[in-house]
Amino acid sequence: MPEYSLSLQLTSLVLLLVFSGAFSMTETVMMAANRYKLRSRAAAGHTGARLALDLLGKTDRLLGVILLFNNLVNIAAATLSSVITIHLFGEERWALGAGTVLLTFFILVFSEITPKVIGAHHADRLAPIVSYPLSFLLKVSYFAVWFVNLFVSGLLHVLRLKPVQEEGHASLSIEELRSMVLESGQYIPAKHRSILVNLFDLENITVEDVMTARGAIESIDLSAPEDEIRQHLATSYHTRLPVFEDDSERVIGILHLRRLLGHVLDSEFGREAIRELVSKPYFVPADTSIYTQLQFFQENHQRMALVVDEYGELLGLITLEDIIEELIGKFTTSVPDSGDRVSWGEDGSVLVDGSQNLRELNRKLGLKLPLDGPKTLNGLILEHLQDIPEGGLSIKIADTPIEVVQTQDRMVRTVRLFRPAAPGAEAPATPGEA
Ligand SMILES: Nc1ncnc2c1ncn2[C@@H]1O[C@H](COP(=O)(O)OP(=O)(O)OP(=O)(O)O)[C@@H](O)[C@H]1O
Ligand SMILES: [Mg+2]
Repeated sequence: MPEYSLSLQLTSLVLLLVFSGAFSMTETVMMAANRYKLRSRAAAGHTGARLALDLLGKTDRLLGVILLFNNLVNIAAATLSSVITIHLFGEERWALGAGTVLLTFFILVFSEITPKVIGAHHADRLAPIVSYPLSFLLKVSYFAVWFVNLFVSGLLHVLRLKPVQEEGHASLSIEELRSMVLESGQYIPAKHRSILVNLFDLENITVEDVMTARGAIESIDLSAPEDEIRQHLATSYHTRLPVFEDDSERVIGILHLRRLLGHVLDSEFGREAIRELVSKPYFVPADTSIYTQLQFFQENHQRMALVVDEYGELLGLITLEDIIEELIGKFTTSVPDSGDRVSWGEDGSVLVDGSQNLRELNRKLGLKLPLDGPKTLNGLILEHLQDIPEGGLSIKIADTPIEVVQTQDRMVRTVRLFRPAAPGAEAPATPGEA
């Protein structure tokens, strides 16, 4: 046999291995490509990405065409390698065996593993590129692929298996979305990431969780002397104040300080003016999710709502700002003494107001006070004791030593919290404990 025919055969074998590698890589690229990235690029007008999405929409055809050609070149390579072996060494058994082992090695290294590793690493970049030749191959081999898939779907049917459905890939649960956001790495800045994650949580947080508790509400009591009311209005920190009548149980309306201004200027100001100025209070049930509340505020053109329990009893108030803070963190415009700077003192204790919100306390002090019951520290202590405590009493809730410092009007006003002992560490001396 002439020399050039051997070199032609060897060159063809190398070419077949290269093609085989290309198909292996393509298979991994298409399977590993991120559909969401492709979708966003396709939406931005990228033709390759759109082709890739089209191909991924028909997984059976896609795999069919890739595997058809991959197997075609692999088998051709095997046949050619036998021809070359016989050419070089005659029909010796050992030579045919050695040729098979050698070819297997080459296919694994150059046509399977290496191309697949490369494909997996650059899947997102390569998918739109390989989609051009793939779409072409799919067109020219349409009938062959269809014919092969006829048998595939027949077999799947016999085995009672369902072919892959595109829909299953397309929809994401909130949990999957959350982990995608958390793992987005450098693609999404950390601040945006935390906003997105918080957004998923809005459904699970109720207005009661984030409201300003009743004990901390700044309000106007119309039964107070007018001087006192005037003084109160002049020093009010807040813009919208609930107005109470007599028994301080019934809110007659919300006073917006800006609306008061006109009256103050024409000095026609007194109880009656306030009564005329208040707007109708807007009530919401305590178990409304803050996501729903956000929509309510929007629909009702409101910024503040009074939170009530199932008996209509006032529990607290919530404003738009309270909800937005859950998304993007605290604003610096909140009341200076609202406990924003709560932190452990040097002696490992801290004085806090009984009206403090448990969620916030847990967050600021790293505590684990239970959140499934009452929302405020006062509520928690009263529930724990089933009684109105005396000042000086000490209890322990969720490993946190708590000392009631001052009670007033059947409420726990001031409380001293002690830092819980770290697990395993020696318990620090706490009041009421030997
Ligand atoms: N009358 C009030 N008494 C107690 N807390 C209030 C009162 N009004 C608002 N808050 C609380 O103050 C925080 C800031 O809310 P927001 O900014 O809506 O009120 P504001 O500062 O009084 O009004 P604005 O910012 O429109 O002037 C929120 O945590 C809210 O619950
Ligand atoms: Mg404000």
